[in-house]
Amino acid sequence: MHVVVNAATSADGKLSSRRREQIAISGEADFERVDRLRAYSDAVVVGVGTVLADDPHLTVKDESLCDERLERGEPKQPARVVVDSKGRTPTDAAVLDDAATTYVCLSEAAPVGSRMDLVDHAELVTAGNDRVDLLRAFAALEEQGLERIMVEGGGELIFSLFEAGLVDELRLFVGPKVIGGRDAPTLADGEGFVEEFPLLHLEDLERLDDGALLRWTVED
Ligand SMILES: NC(=O)C1=CN([C@@H]2O[C@H](COP(=O)(O)OP(=O)(O)OC[C@H]3O[C@@H](n4cnc5c(N)ncnc54)[C@H](OP(=O)(O)O)[C@@H]3O)[C@@H](O)[C@H]2O)C=CC1
Ligand SMILES: Nc1nc(O)c(N)c(N[C@@H]2O[C@H](COP(=O)(O)O)[C@@H](O)[C@H]2O)n1
Repeated sequence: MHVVVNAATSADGKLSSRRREQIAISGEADFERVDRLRAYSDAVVVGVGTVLADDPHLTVKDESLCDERLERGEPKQPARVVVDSKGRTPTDAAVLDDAATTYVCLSEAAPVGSRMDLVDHAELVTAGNDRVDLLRAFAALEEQGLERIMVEGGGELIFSLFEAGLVDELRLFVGPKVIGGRDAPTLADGEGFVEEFPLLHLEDLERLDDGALLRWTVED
C-alpha cells in the first residue's frame, strides 16, 4: 500500500477558517492536479469531520480521466473512504451516493442504529474500540485490493496517520491566502508531536497558480 496525503493550506498553514467551511485555497491548475491524483488512486480517504464540514463528493471530475480508468480496467471512479468512529456520516451525504463504492470505517463504539442506516449505502469496516484503529482499517482496505491511497484530510485524520506511521508521501499546495485564527484547522492537528517528529525529504518544489506545490516523502 502507498499512502499519499494531499491537501491545500493557506500561506499561514490553515486548511480552512475557524468556521470550518470549505475554502478554495487551490487555483484552477491545482484542482486539475488533484483530479489527476484522484484518477490514479484506488481510494480517496477523508475523516468524518471533513464530511460534516464540506459534504465532499470525492469523485474524479474530468470524464476523460474516468474513461482512461475504464481503459486501464479500473472502476470508473476510485473508492471513497470515510473514517468515522461513531457512524456520524449522514445517509444523504454526497460521499454515499452511487457514483462510486464507499467504505465507512467505524469503531466498536458506533451505535447499531447508525450501522443499520449506513449499511444500505456503504461497505462497513470495523476496527478499534472507541476510535478507528487506522492500522487495522487500512489493512482491511488493502485486503479489498485498495493499494494506492490518497488522503484529502482533514487535520485530525492527517495527524493520526502520521502518528500511526502510515504516510508515505505528502503533497501540499500552499496557496496565496492568509486565513489566520488559533482555532482554524491546520494540516496536522490532533495532540501534536512533542518528540519523534516525523521527518520529511523534499522531492519536488513547483510554482503553481500563485502558490507552491511541495512534494515530500516521509523518512523511515
Ligand atoms: N484545504 C484542504 O485541503 C482541506 C481542508 N479540509 C478542512 O478541514 C476541516 C475538517 O478537518 P477536521 O475537523 O480535522 O476533520 P477530519 O476530516 O480530520 O475528521 C476528524 C474526525 O475523524 C474521526 N476519526 C475517527 N478515527 C480517527 C482517528 N484514528 N484519528 C483521527 N480522527 C479519527 C473523528 O471523529 P469521530 O471520533 O466521531 O470518529 C475525528 O473528529 C474542514 O474545515 C475542512 O474544510 C479538509 C480536507 C482538505
Ligand atoms: N486540494 C484542495 N484544495 C482546496 O482549496 C480545497 N478546499 C480542498 N478541499 C478538499 O476537497 C474536497 C472537496 O471535494 P469535491 O470537490 O466535493 O469532490 C473537500 O472536502 C476537501 O477534502 N482540496
